[in-house]
Amino acid sequence: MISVRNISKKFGKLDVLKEFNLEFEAGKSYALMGPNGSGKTTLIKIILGMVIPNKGDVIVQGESIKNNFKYRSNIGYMPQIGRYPDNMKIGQLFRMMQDMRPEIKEYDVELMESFGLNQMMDKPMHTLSGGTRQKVSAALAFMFNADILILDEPTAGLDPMAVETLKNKIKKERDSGKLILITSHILSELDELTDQAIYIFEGDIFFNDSVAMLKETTGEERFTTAIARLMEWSLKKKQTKTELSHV
Ligand SMILES: Nc1ncnc2c1ncn2[C@@H]1O[C@H](COP(=O)(O)OP(=O)(O)OP(=O)(O)O)[C@@H](O)[C@H]1O
Repeated sequence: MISVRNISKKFGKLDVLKEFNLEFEAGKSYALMGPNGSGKTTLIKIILGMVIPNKGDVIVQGESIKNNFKYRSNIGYMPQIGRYPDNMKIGQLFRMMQDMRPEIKEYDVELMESFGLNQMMDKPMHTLSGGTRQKVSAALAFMFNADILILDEPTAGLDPMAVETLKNKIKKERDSGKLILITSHILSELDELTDQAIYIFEGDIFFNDSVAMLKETTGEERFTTAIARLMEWSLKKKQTKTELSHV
């Protein structure tokens, strides 16, 4: 459904992504993990066409994203920080987004309703709490029934009940055949949601395999401990490289 082919991205001298090759399939959920600044958001933004790579291409549903903007209508995106016009009311924002997609006649309002946003349509965006803004972003990402959902730190700032609601929605959409790509630092949450774990470290893909293989490789039964093991290994590898470079 999405092929990331030989993608490299530099910011100045910093090699953020070095020749990345990844395949994302329908009906599966992928957790994109790695330390702060490891390039998760950059990769997501490249897939969304918001950052242009130095090298490589991304193929979404059979088409290259180069000089192509139509593919975006099949991706629901929840940004890490949603930025919206301050004075716009929630209801106006939803209507504006719907007006921008006139080809879509049926909306998925399940999250909007479960989060109670339909009860606060007259609230201006600048008066909303951080968590409520996150709920608006989540409701918008799912509203257009896109085949692909890209969620950047989706549960950050949400209360436990909202987290459960969002997790159930993610599982439901994945099971109905959608492709889900999530980044999060909250590993316990990813545990239930992830089919495939991708761990990025210092510009490279350090691990990319099924959760079963992750557990087998690390010898750890719990997802969170298995990821902690990967982190340890990646840091050790770096230390060894540094030591060797001084020999
Ligand atoms: N527009 C930009 N200009 C310069 N450097 C950038 C830009 N965007 C990102 N970077 C740098 O690229 C690196 C990767 O950033 P990115 O936001 O992709 O990381 P991340 O893995 O999503 O981090 P986090 O876990 O903190 O969200 C960081 O060092 C960041 O400072």
